[in-house]
Amino acid sequence: MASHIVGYPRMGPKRELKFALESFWDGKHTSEDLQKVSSDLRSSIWKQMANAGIKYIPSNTFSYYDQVLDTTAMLGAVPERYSWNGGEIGFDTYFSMARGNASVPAMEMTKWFDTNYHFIVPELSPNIKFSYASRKAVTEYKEAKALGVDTVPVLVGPVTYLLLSKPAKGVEKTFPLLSLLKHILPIYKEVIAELKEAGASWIQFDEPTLVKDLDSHQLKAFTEAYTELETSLSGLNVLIETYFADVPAEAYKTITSLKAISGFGFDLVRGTKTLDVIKSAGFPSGKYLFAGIVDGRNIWANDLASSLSTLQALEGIVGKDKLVVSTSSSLLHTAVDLVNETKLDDEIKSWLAFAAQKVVEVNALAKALAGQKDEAFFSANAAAQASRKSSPRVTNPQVQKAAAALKGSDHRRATNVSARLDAQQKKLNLPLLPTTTIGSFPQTIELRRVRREYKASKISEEDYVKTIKEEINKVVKIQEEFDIDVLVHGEPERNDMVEYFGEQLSGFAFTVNGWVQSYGSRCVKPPIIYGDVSRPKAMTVFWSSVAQSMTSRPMKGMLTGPVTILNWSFVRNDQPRSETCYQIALSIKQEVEDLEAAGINVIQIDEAALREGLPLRKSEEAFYLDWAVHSFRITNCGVKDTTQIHTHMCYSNFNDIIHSIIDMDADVITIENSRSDEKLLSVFREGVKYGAGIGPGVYDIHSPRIPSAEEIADRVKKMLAVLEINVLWVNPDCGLKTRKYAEVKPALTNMVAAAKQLRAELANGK
Ligand SMILES: Nc1nc2c(c(=O)[nH]1)N[C@@H](CNc1ccc(C(=O)N[C@@H](CCC(=O)N[C@@H](CCC(=O)N[C@@H](CCC(=O)O)C(=O)O)C(=O)O)C(=O)O)cc1)CN2
Ligand code: MET
Ligand SMILES: [Zn+2]
Repeated sequence: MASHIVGYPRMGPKRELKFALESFWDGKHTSEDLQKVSSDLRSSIWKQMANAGIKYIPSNTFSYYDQVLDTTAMLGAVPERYSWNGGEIGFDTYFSMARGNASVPAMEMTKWFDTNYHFIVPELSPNIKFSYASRKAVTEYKEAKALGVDTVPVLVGPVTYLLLSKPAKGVEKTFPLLSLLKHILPIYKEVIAELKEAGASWIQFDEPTLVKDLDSHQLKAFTEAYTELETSLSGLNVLIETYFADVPAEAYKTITSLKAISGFGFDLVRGTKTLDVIKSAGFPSGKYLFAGIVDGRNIWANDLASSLSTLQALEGIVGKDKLVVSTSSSLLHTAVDLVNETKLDDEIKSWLAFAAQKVVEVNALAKALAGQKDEAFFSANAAAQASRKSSPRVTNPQVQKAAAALKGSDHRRATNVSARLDAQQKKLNLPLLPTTTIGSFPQTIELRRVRREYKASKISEEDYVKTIKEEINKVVKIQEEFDIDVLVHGEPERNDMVEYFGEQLSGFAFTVNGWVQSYGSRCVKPPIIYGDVSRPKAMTVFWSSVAQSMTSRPMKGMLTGPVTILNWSFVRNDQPRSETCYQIALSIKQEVEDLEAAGINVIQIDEAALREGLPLRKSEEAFYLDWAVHSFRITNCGVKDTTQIHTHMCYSNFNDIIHSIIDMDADVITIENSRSDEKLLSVFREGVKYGAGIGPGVYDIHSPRIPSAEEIADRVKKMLAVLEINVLWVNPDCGLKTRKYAEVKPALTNMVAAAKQLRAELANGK
């Protein structure tokens, strides 16, 4: 019985790639240094999988930045502004596309399906000339082969690539991207020919868009693509890999009737209907089923006994020699190696499996199917499963009861938003076009050092508090200098907006090295929610009160909302996500009420990840939005009319869920807008009425570029064309933690200048 891994994390067990990339970008290390770190990582991953007994080991799942950008490089689809002059694409062009350079901004980045991973969005135009411009897939295949490991090279499939692209600037938004299929397939053919030549016997095409709701035109593109590639692919075994949800019946029919394809990979974890589809539609005889039974998106040890029985049932359908045990998705989205977790207790550790452990699980399942069950491994696993089910640490009856009580009923503030805004304005007395920022101020090396030393007990609590107070004071004073209306404390005490809260809530566990790539070299360390969530004590009241005491202006209390804490954590899989979300909502509610009691009149509850958690299929959206929006409302339904509730969201692809956003019933929403060509405003242009306060971001904080006051004023004028003057706020797109003070100071100065200029113009009746 065979085993397969869809893909593997690239950063390394201790984020070796992150540090190598950042040193290279800073000019501290050469490109050879970067390549050396990278090839060492690749080789250790391949050897680890080979030693574990994995049969189908992936290659080309490594990336210096992102696999979609790698595909753009492979196809030579470099936008003109990067002045690439043909030839093999090197680091210069590659990283300029990813990160921008002194003269040209970066390409757009967006979320990879419903994960916290971001990819670089291809920009395509009708007259683009594709060319084979990066041999990375072939080079990596050969590199592994030279190490004695015969791998399955992985490519982003041609249809998924096009469906994730966008028309280049200046090209009609309606330009049919799939019309480029016939132009990219010749490049794929070149790659396939070289891989065959190098000795590959399998090739994997990742086509995760197959799990979305595709129309017949889009589905036809799969038939066209793989029929066109058929001749090139002959002699090769071809795997179409899907993940993150089940493949709808139509799409299943389309791909399983493709002649060129020998195997299909399906997600059996998130794809809850996959089994039914296979059972009812049948499986093409003689083809391989790659059964994604080990979760690529989470850190829980697999329930091996239960998986084994599922696999045995599948064996009955597809045949013994045609079933391959696999992961549900690439392991890119989980942590790397449990071995490096020194601080987790043994009980919790026994419940977990990171990427390295999942490789072992996949192999153990494959061997068990082949009649070579490792009894000791299976019984240790069964014991761990049982301990997790029965552990008193997991259950808190009081929390369960409180959360259960929420479900049936609705939670809303008693007064409507316009009356609340009036009451708040009497108290806050803000000017028209009030200015604010999103929360974080630059995270300096010094700040990170202080937090780290405090955590390691190298500095006293007293010294730590003193340093953070000084930092808050600095941030308060500069905001007063800029003349910002509603201040923030700058979040200097926080490592991350989710991890910080997780660390203070019960039911959460922490890793020391459980990093997951978010974009480029940036990683997050998602907390692990293993039990019922509760709040032992106030989490932010001390720092918010300190900050408020330093100014007479309103200071925003700053919280992360329940949906975002849920979506950016590793979540327990033994109860519905909605239940866990309600529990978190109750804790945040307590915090909101404590902040209010401490005299904080404006409280921001970030829901940055609400959109990202939207299910991939339309039919599941309404249910998610219902509990997600309800959870948010639970946090603040109990505050006074005069307490102003803000929320913030990044990535403005909201037009489809605008009614849910309105239903969150926040007093003010600040929302990303400038980076995505102001798509957001179009929804208001189309007549959606928004009566609450709204601050569409006036400049892109992901870029070091400093916007001028005129440019910002122009942006605000565009907003005024579609939004009422009395609801509009002026703020950046997102928090400033990744920026430097040298950028933040002039940018915010210009932002306030723009707001003042517009107020003056309005006062003069312009
Ligand atoms: N969870 C989450 N998801 C998000 C975002 C976000 O803010 N949070 N923002 C959006 C964009 N994504 C982002 C993801 C990561 C970072 C980021 O800056 N990450 C940092 C790490 C953040 C962090 O937790 N830092 C800690 C820990 C720092 C650290 O590296 N400590 C080392 C110790 C190093 C040493 O001992 O010298 C360690 O713990 O191993 C801190 O600042 O305190 C990084 O990769 O560099 C930014 C944006 C979408 N998704
Ligand atoms: N309050 C947070 C910050 O300003 C919100 C960030 S959303 C990714 O950093
Ligand atoms: Zn944000």
